Amino acid sequence: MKSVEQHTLDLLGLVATPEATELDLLQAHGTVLAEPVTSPVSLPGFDNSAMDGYAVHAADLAGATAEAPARLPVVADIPAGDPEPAAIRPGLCARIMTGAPVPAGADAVVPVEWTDGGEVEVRIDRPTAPGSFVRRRGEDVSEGETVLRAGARVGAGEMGVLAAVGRRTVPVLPRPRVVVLSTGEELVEPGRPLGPGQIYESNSYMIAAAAKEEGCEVHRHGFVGDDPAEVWDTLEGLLVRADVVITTGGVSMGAYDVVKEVLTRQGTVEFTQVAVQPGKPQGFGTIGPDRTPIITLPGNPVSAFVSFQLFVRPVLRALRGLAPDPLPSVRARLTTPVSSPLGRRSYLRAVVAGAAGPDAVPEVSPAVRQGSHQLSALADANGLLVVPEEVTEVPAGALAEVLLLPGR
Ligand SMILES: Nc1nc2c(c(=O)[nH]1)N[C@H]1C(S)=C(S)[C@@H](COP(=O)(O)OP(=O)(O)OC[C@H]3O[C@@H](n4cnc5c(N)ncnc54)[C@H](O)[C@@H]3O)O[C@H]1N2
Ligand code: MOO
Ligand SMILES: [Mg+2]
Repeated sequence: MKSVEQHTLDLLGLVATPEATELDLLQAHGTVLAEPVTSPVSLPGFDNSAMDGYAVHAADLAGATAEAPARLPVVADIPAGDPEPAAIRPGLCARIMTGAPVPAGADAVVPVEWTDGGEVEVRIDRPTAPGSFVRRRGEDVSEGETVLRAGARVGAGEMGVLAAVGRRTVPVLPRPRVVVLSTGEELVEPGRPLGPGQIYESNSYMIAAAAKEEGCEVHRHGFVGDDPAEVWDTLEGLLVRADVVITTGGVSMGAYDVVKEVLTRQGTVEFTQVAVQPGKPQGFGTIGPDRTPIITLPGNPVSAFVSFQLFVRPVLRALRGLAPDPLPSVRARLTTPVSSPLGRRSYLRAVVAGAAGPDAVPEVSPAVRQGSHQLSALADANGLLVVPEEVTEVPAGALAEVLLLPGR
């Protein structure tokens, strides 16, 4: 059987260098920058007030005290957005609001709390220093400065920076378009009545959600039955929508394992067994005239979920222009013993609970129901407990590696 590492590397071999495109600022959220972004403006763009108060000449306040306050005539009122406030001569001052341009002549701002709030004449009860409460032009970003590097993920903070430097469109690597298709004659759409031998289709919903959580644009096609012609026609019809196709089901040894049957005939998809539990039967390759990458996950729901996290997630990250890193992991202490088949690396759904204190080790509790058909524990799990290939029993109290599931 193939190792988890080798299979991950083989899948990454499917990824071509993503092509950059220019997207509107709002649509760029969650994508990765294709080029560095430089600022065409300085931030702040002009010297402006950090406080609601009075723009003054600092020298006019020398020696001011509560008993002998400085008294200055207020000659102007400067709100934020004032295009060109008149210059302030020595001995005078202007009322000024936060973000308003500091007028020529003035060299400091005094917060209103240090004054009597006068509108015709103001009393100021303490001295100040030049530059006080003035936000200088360019002190955050200077014109021409690089504000975001190529490869940066556009999150909320980056959105703020892009808008603040006036970008309307951004050069990014677009979200990969992922098509999800499940197979199985027994499947029924949730919400419909179930017949004998039938089950609700859950894989396509689960995998579509997981791909969305990885920043992809997902087309969930739903499912098709176990008819080879129907499977092939459906796949062909979906290719125009896909940078990558993910199927679930029909890849094991069964007589009706239709994905394997159909794609083996095409000769461009390889089916293999990976030394992992769950998720042993796997397939990957390309289909169609544009050699669209396809990853065929096993049908057991937990197998599909775990294979997505181990094998598909790095591919989607690479397609987005991110490093194809595996899930982050922690070392945690097992609360109950676990067992695992020899020769396969097990990934057990588990709950990791935070450690108290700086030296405390987190605890990990594996779910009781670990069958690859037993979905229920997916609902609470925030981690996948790893049991190495050569280990069959791990006692309670032992330290183990736990992969942290995204978004939990
Ligand atoms: N003789 C052998 N049988 C099996 C082997 C094996 O090595 N030898 N491997 C087992 C393992 S491990 C797995 S994993 C599964 C993989 O099965 P397939 O990929 O062929 O998937 P199906 O046969 O279509 O379905 C398996 C199972 O999952 C349910 N299923 C499928 N699709 C969905 C869906 N969209 N939503 C919900 N549930 C789904 C399906 O009803 C079956 O119960 O093969 C083992 N067998
Ligand atoms: O490898 Mo299968 O994924 O156990 O159920
Ligand atoms: Mg099967």
